[in-house]
Amino acid sequence: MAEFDTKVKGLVLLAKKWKVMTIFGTRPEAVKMAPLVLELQKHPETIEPVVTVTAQHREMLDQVLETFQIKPDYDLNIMKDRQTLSDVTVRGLRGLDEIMKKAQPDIVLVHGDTTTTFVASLAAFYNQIAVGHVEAGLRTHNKYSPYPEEMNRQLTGVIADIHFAPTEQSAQNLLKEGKRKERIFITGNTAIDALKTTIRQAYSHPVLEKVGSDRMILLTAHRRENLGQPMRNMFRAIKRLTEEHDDIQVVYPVHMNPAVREVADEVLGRDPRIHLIEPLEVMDFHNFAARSFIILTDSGGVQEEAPSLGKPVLVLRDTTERPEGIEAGTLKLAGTSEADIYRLAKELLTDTEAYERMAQASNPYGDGKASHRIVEALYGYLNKEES
Ligand SMILES: CC(=O)N[C@H]1[C@@H](OP(=O)(O)OP(=O)(O)OC[C@H]2O[C@@H](n3ccc(=O)[nH]c3=O)[C@H](O)[C@@H]2O)O[C@H](CO)[C@@H](O)[C@@H]1O
Repeated sequence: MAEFDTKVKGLVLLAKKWKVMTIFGTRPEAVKMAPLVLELQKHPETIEPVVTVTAQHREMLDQVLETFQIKPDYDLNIMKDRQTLSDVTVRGLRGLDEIMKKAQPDIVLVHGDTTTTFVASLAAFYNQIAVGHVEAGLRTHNKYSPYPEEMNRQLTGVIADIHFAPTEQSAQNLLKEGKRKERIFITGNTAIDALKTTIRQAYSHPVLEKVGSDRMILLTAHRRENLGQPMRNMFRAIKRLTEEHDDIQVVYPVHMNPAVREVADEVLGRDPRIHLIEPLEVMDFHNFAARSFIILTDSGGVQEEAPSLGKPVLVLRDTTERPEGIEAGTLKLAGTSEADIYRLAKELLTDTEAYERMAQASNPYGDGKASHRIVEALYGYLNKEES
């Protein structure tokens, strides 16, 4: 009798098609979820992928959707000018709750640490839907840095049923918090999956033509906790370096946040060797990064991408949740003081050995097959839950 039951259940399992809803809202989540959405679409007989975007960022999200040709099934379009975190939380939670009631997915997949990540997990919990967390287990253990991301990732970790950790260290962080070992999978970072599809051998862009044979410093800076004086310090250091070296040019795709734009214009505007440009489409950004000399950034994703391109990165923050890159020697924490950023960048511009050490360090963020591993682990989890 028992055997018969199992067989019947087995038949049901074969026929089951899992509704898997990915939810994201910002550019960095989209870049790293796009390869996973494309991977989920490869299994139409067993997976029904549903894509929901909150559009916490509008233009920058749409750029990524277009690059990867992803059409969302649901679009909350919650972005408003000068939105607060509470605005995003309230609008996101209400909208996602309605979508989940209507679509009734078997599992929701969220990414990283944005406010969308947290509210999507909470909405799923309220609807008793399982949550899978992609890029799980990153921690600074400082709840205000990065703000609000560290809190978002910790809260999401509490709600999630299955954790896709990009590295061994992130998996260890989850174990230390008491998450069950059999629910943690080390997959590598999907950022590398995305890079594999965007880098072109032959590539040109009008801004790169202006840079010509000069060495390019690629800059990105936008973190909330860096707004104001820290950002002014970073920009002053960069301005000083450009004044002292006539063979470098700076390319800065300026984030859409008006508070970032004001300081960038004030300190870096009006210098012909500093190019303040609109945010680049992800394909362009990756190809700029591949052609840069060094990268200065407070971004999380860029810290993961640069090592596989062999580019030294100075991290414009006091902490990072990506210690693997520091240990591998490809990233250095430069902080946000003008003197430190100037000193470390100057070293890379003038000391070939120091430069080569960083450029040749190994990439700890994976082999570009993270999405495939996530889908495999997902099948294992869903089938086990069903049986
Ligand atoms: C410090 C931190 O906590 N950062 C988090 C933040 O994103 P993060 O700090 O990575 O956010 P960014 O806005 O810097 O986005 C980075 C991504 O945008 C791309 N890019 C950058 C500039 C540009 O002009 N065009 C462009 O396409 C980069 O290639 C990269 O893939 O949310 C992500 C998603 O939850 C998390 O993975 C990160 O951990």
